[in-house]
Amino acid sequence: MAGKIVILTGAGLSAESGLGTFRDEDGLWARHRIEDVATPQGFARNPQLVHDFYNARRVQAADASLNPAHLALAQLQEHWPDEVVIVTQNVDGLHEKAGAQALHMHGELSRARCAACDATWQAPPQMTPQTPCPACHSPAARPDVVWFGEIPYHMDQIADHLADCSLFAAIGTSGQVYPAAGFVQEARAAGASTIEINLEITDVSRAFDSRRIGPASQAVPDWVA
Ligand SMILES: CC(C)NC(=O)[C@H](Cc1c[nH]c2ccccc12)NC(=O)[C@H](CCCC/N=C(/NCCC(=O)O)S[C@H]1O[C@H](COP(=O)(O)OP(=O)(O)OC[C@H]2O[C@@H](n3cnc4c(N)ncnc43)[C@H](O)[C@@H]2O)[C@@H](O)[C@H]1O)NC(=O)OCc1ccccc1
Repeated sequence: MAGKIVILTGAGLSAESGLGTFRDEDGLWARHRIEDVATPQGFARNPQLVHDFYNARRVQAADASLNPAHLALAQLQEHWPDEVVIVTQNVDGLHEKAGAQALHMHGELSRARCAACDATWQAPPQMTPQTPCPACHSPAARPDVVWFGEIPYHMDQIADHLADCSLFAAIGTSGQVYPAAGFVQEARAAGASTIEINLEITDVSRAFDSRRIGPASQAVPDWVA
């Protein structure tokens, strides 16, 4: 197979696993202000509020079950291990639970990071503003997720994969958060063909050559087959 397949996933991939998306009417952002729970400024203002937000999501994600879309992508990657690259905006561990490897550009709920010394470690289920860093022992633990205004992870690796991809797919993402929403343009610039898989048309649909409209649990296995 010539060239890489780069697959970008978003909250819609895990929606049928019971994990709320961000922008649906009862989504995460309907119940929480981004400024309060997903920015460094919000964390500085009220770390307990932010820990409560991520502690709840960490428990939910740990209890969430895989859906056929996670399994289909894991099988595709198992078949073409050197070609299939999964880049996820999701902080849940469902790709790994399905046996796949994914580049977590926005971090992982299962990891913690020290706001003082940048050490990272496996997050305990519940974190508080007193949770100590195992490296510098300062009470500066935060969820190891990328907040708004922070630089996403693995950007160089992702740019290399996009520059060398022949097929780019975006699954279950609304295309409203950058730089992820701009990856389709980078892939097109590299000559890749592009497909969007989503329940509905999104803000970036016109950037894609083709699309499959439907729930990921059906549309992804059909696309992979
Ligand atoms: C709001 C937006 C306008 N703001 C931004 O994009 C900002 C600012 C910005 C930067 N560049 C810009 C350019 C223009 C405008 C603004 C900006 N970006 C940043 O701050 C980023 C950091 C952004 C990361 C923030 N952290 C998250 N998450 C971690 C925490 C957490 O999870 O709590 S973002 C978070 O929200 C986003 C949610 O989007 P989706 O996953 O798409 O979910 P959503 O609910 O929106 O949509 C769900 C979709 O699924 C579909 N769906 C639902 N059910 C199903 C189903 N069953 N099947 C199929 N599809 C389904 C729905 O139809 C829908 O389309 C994800 O990225 C998710 O990770 N940092 C940065 O730019 O640094 C500099 C830089 C950049 C490049 C290189 C160097 C430096």
